[in-house]
Amino acid sequence: MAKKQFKAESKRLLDLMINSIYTHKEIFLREIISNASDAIDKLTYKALSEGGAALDRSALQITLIPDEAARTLTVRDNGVGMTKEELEQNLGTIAKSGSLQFKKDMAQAEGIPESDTDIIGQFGVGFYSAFMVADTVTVTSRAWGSDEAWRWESSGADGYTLTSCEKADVGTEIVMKLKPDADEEDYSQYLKTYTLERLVKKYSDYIHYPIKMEVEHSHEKPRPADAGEDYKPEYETVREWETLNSMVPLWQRPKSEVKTEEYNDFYKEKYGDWEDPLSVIHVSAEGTVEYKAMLYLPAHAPFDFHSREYQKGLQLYSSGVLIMDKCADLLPEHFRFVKGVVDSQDFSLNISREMLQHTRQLKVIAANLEKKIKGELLRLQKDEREKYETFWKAFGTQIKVGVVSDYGAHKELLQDLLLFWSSKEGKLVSLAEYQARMAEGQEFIYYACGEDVRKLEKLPQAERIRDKGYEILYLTEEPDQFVVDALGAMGGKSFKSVDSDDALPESDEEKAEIEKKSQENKDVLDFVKQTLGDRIKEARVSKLLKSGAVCMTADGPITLEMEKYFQKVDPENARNMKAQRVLELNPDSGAFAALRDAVETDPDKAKQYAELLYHQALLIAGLPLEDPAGYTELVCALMK
Ligand SMILES: Nc1ncnc2c1ncn2[C@@H]1O[C@H](COP(=O)(O)OP(=O)(O)OP(=O)(O)O)[C@@H](O)[C@H]1O
Repeated sequence: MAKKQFKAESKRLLDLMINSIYTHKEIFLREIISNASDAIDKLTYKALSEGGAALDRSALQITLIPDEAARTLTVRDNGVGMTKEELEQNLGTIAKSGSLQFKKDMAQAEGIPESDTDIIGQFGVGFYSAFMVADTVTVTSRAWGSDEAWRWESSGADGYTLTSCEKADVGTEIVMKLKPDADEEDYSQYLKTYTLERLVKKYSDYIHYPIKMEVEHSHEKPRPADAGEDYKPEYETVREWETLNSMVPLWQRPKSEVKTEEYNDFYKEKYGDWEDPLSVIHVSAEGTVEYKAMLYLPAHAPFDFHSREYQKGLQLYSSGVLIMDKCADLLPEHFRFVKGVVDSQDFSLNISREMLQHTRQLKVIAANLEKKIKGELLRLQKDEREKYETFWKAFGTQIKVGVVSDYGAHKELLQDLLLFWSSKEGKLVSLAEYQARMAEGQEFIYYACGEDVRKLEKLPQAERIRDKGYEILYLTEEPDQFVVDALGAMGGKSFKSVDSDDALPESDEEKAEIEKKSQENKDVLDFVKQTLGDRIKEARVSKLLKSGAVCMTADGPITLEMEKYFQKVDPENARNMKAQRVLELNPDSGAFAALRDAVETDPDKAKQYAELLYHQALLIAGLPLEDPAGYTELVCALMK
């Protein structure tokens, strides 16, 4: 039988396993059992959703069979099984969820040293971990709904064989032929029932199907009726099937009895993450709808989070039976990063997906969970700021998008979770923190939009506001402008861009002063407008600038930041989404004096100056120059 070759990355992982010097090889059992449990979950799920013969739930189980003579450990399940194609696909290639490249990339991104043993240590490595302890692995499987059975066998990285075989029942059997003992490694221990019992208790206790093994027990023989005074009890050894795990899922246990480590191990195992979650929300709700929920806030976005492949949702169980793998209706879009399970006996096992969506219970649970998630996030924000900032870095954009989406329907809920960079504190602050610090007489919540904090700190139009001692929020992400627009106001104070005309209240004298300067410089302003034509709506004397000579602002509903955003996401149609630009000039600046002189004495030069100031304003605003080469020529010409 010709050997088939593994796909390249599978071969690498396999090599890693075979040559592993990793000290926790025992985790292979956890991985194999976890796959078996998933397979039974899938079967119950399929039986529910696809109908067919009724499933005998009481028979669902995982069996361990150690055989010291043959030196094999067998793990058997009566789960969904695999077809020939699935055997090839799933075991010949690394499953998508466990892509080695991804794990490596993330390891590098997170600065985790990328030595092979570390990779094994950090991640759930799945099926191939069997090769840490076994020379040969044989998988015999019959898929649900199929009469055929297939055997997949491999003795290592040189390939695998796939042959047709007989198997009476649906499910999978994995036979691991253990490696010979070596000085540093005792593989025979995995044939001992007490080691296996210990490992199941340690890693797989919560698996909600029985993990059974035949165990030897010593029993006292019945006392014979004629036993005399000097009778000594006699013992016999009997072999009995025993369930090794308590089967109580973690979420069914009281919170006080679950250790953080258990929560974290469950998370990492179940969701294939190498990093502990930031937080666990364990809910046991009683009342109109009774349910248990265990939700996790991940510390980083999964690799496919921003792709179409990512599906939000929580696993939904009814009395320990999985009825839906990713129940999207349990999580609002803005909390789509949350992972976890919900278990409620209020759902019928046979409920269809469509029916489920409309049940009142589901809506009640979803609404409660939304509150719990928000509550936990606020708690982190208040008590564990570092963790919250980690969360914010990973999922802040999601929250911002949540504020803006559905016409701002969720803004009340989400606004407390927002963080923005503070000009005063030099760090991220919440809006509540900003408001608590607002100065006497400060009417607005000030913000400035731009590419990055360093540039915003130098923004000429922010100078006057900073001088007043007012804090400015620096908004550097794409959705930010839309977020403040959607919020409009908070706690009775509206948001105000530092480059708004009315950013600072003016006294009558100040108003009169600006009016006077505008009149005095009317000819210069008209000249600039004429020179720049349609590129600007107006040239005006600035109320915003203090020491700077020029800046660009916008009139009308579209701000410069919005223009930039549209340009980026939809350049085709962005032409219609242009802000009406206003060139603001500071008549007290040296540059303006030079312009004024030139208007009077050398109009050609004045035109060049007007162009120069316009381009500078574009640069400061982070807007693209329409004609960079022309601008460079202009600067060179003026230097002559
Ligand atoms: N006992 C089993 N019954 C049915 N299918 C199985 C069984 N064991 C493994 N598989 C299939 O093989 C695939 C690969 O398993 P593997 O453990 O390598 O990866 P995974 O479980 O998908 O991901 P990870 O372990 O990284 O979370 C599984 O996704 C599953 O489809």
